[in-house]
Amino acid sequence: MPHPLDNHPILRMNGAGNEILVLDLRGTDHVLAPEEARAIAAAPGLRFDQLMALHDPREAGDDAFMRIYNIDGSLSGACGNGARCVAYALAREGRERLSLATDAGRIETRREAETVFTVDMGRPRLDWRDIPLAREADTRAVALEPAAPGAPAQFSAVSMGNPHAVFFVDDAQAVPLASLGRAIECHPLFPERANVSFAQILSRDDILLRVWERGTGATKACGSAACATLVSAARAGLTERRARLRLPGGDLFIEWRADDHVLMTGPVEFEFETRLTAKLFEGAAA
Ligand SMILES: N[C@H](CCC[C@H](N)C(=O)O)C(=O)O
Repeated sequence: MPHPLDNHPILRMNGAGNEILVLDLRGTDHVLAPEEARAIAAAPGLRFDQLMALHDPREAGDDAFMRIYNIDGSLSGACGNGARCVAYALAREGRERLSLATDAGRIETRREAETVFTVDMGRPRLDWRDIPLAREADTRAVALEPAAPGAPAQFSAVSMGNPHAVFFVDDAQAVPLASLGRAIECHPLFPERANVSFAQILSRDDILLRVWERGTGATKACGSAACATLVSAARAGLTERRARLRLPGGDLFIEWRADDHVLMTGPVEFEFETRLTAKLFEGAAA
């Protein structure tokens, strides 16, 4: 039985080093199953942090509906670096501005330069129910209880359409990211797990950031985490409402505008285009 994605093109890109695949499923009615996303991730050279699947728009005015998959096949409601990669991919169709719908809301992108894009990530969700957290809390300072060995005692919680736990630390590069990140991602406080950020304030407009992503692990950059970190830092009075976020893969510039929208500006890079094969999906349970 031929697979519907046999010989289907797929783009490999990155947003500040965040490894992104863009799979354009517009004009088809195929919805990628989690096991199919995992099968693609296992294919040589196709490992990704997130896979952005584009579908026909559901509402007038939208350019596409977007589904966002982590490498473990789980879905996310937001992916800032991935949205910039989608914007770059669709700019080849002559579109300099995009409206992309996701399950968590709508994001708008615009081109700033050949390989620089800005994404309006929408408003941060700051109520504990919207993160979500398992118990009522002031999201500016949530006690990590039960404590995780070696983890700071409290964090800031923000959703950008996906859950983020932001810890402010003295030395972000000294944090044991894998052990702490894995423990906190699956902490009982997070019914839907969480992306975990360790942020070091360098000045009132400069932050060093390391991220352990839900469903993917340590990545070179995470756009929605950069947004969540800036919002958390500004709420705590540690920074202004705009700052440079320094990540291993590159810098992202985040602004939390007076109208409550969070804007992220950063680079994109096109790596290669290839085609999927039916063989790649053999063994992915139907
Ligand atoms: N790397 C993405 C975030 C992916 C979030 C995903 N790990 C989740 O489950 O929420 C970004 O640039 O925003």
